[in-house]
Amino acid sequence: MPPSDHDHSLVQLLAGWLPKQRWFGGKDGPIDDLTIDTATQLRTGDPVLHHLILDVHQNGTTDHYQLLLGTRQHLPDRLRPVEIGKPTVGHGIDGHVYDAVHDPELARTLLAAMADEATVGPLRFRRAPGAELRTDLDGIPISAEQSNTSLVFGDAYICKLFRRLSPGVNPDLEVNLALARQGSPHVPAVHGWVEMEPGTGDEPVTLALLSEFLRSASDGWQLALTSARDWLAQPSQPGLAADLVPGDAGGDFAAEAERLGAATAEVHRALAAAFGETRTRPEDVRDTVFAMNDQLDRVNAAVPEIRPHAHAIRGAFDALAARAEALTVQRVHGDYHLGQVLRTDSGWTLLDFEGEPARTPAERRAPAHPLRDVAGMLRSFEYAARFLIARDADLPPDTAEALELRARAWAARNRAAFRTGYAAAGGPDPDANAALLRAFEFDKAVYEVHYEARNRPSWLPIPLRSLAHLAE
Ligand SMILES: Nc1ncnc2c1ncn2[C@@H]1O[C@H](COP(=O)(O)OP(=O)(O)O)[C@@H](O)[C@H]1O
Ligand SMILES: O=P(O)(O)O[C@H]1O[C@H](CO)[C@@H](O[C@H]2O[C@H](CO)[C@@H](O)[C@H](O)[C@H]2O)[C@H](O)[C@H]1O
Repeated sequence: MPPSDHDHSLVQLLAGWLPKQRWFGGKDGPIDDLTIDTATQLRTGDPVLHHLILDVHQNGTTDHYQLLLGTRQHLPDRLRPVEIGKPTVGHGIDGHVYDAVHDPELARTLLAAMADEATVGPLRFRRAPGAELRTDLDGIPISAEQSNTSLVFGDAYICKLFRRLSPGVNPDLEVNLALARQGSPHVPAVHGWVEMEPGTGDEPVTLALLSEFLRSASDGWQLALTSARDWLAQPSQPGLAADLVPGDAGGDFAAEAERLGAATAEVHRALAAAFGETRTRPEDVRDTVFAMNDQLDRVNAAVPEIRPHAHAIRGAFDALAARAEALTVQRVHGDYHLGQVLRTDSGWTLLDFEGEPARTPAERRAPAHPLRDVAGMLRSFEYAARFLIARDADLPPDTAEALELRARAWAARNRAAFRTGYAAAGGPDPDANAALLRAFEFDKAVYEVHYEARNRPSWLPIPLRSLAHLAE
């Protein structure tokens, strides 16, 4: 429904704007219809801050998205790049409408409302027990590759606005609070949250989470990329059996990878203590494998590039099915990768316990084997190793082949270090559960192929290349 020259209703403008947003999850197909579910004014005057929940109808399903819109009668130049339009029919919202997360003056409203524990219309702003909130800080959106939108306030807080809303308490809030209660040192402190008043008998829907901002932390993905870049740039050493001697390359990441493995096992233990663990029946493995094959079928139909690898992938799933055994399952991270971990002065911190954005809320909460997370992180080492080379289609074949060998060596070294750290800290030994781990890795790679084809097509060669390697 793109807006025409004559029709500038707010709904039409939003329908044109939404699919261009990084966090919009419905890029697979057109928007069939869009309606405003709730509209709440969080700040009056000029500028005005509006909170909207949109019902987006696509392909027979309805998703709910949260927006913060600003309106001003005169738009300053600095906000022009984030203008959505000037609706002629605005459903009570008029003036220049823009994406309010880019307006620090409006973002402050959120902090003030959490400090006051305000209730505005159906929105409840909550302060974590014992938290003292500063309200004098401007909020600036971060420019991360994200499924949501996060605003950093000064260097004190980070507020994540969940974009596609799921019923009930968001697992990120739920798990962060639970791990804090366990005394885990591997999660940032929760300072507050925003929720939507529930209907009778329902749980409140979490809209935003305010956490401690870890100002001196480095992103695991960036750290790993720096190391991989150094490794790939090393001059080759003719005459040596191995192209590179481990540790000779600058910026070796293996010690960090090992510490990350240990932190992961510690968080898994804390999750098991907080949410419990259960033993599955041996035949339940078949359901897991069924779900893996089902995802593969769907991705196979949607992304033809995966088809050459389908046979090897099914082989790994069959090998798991053949070993029907009871598994101990528990709450896990669910979408674990290097972009979800931060290295602080005191160690690794884990973020974003929401699970994979495309899964249903029930799937995200479902207990799983902890090696699922291990597989996720192992895949991430594959990504970091190939990020600098896989997207460059112009590399001469010789160079591409030589770099692929280097990438493999970097990934192998860091994957091994991570597994060692994980097992040494008491996690189920990845090497003793090779069939399970391999099936989980393939399953994650299938998910990634679909994720990249939908969201970042230029990244698609990364999971495809590593699939080719995994399948060998
Ligand atoms: N507490 C924090 N301190 C510092 N940076 C953070 C914090 N939480 C998140 N970030 C940064 O924001 C990015 C996105 O956060 P994340 O929770 O993964 O959002 P999303 O669910 O949208 O992917 C992270 O990769 C990290 O760089
Ligand atoms: O962090 P999110 O919860 O939004 O997770 C989604 O996006 C991730 C990318 O931002 C995606 O992760 C994939 O790309 C990473 C590099 O950007 C890589 O390290 C991961 O291994 C790879 O899976 C994630 O799969 C997706 O759910």
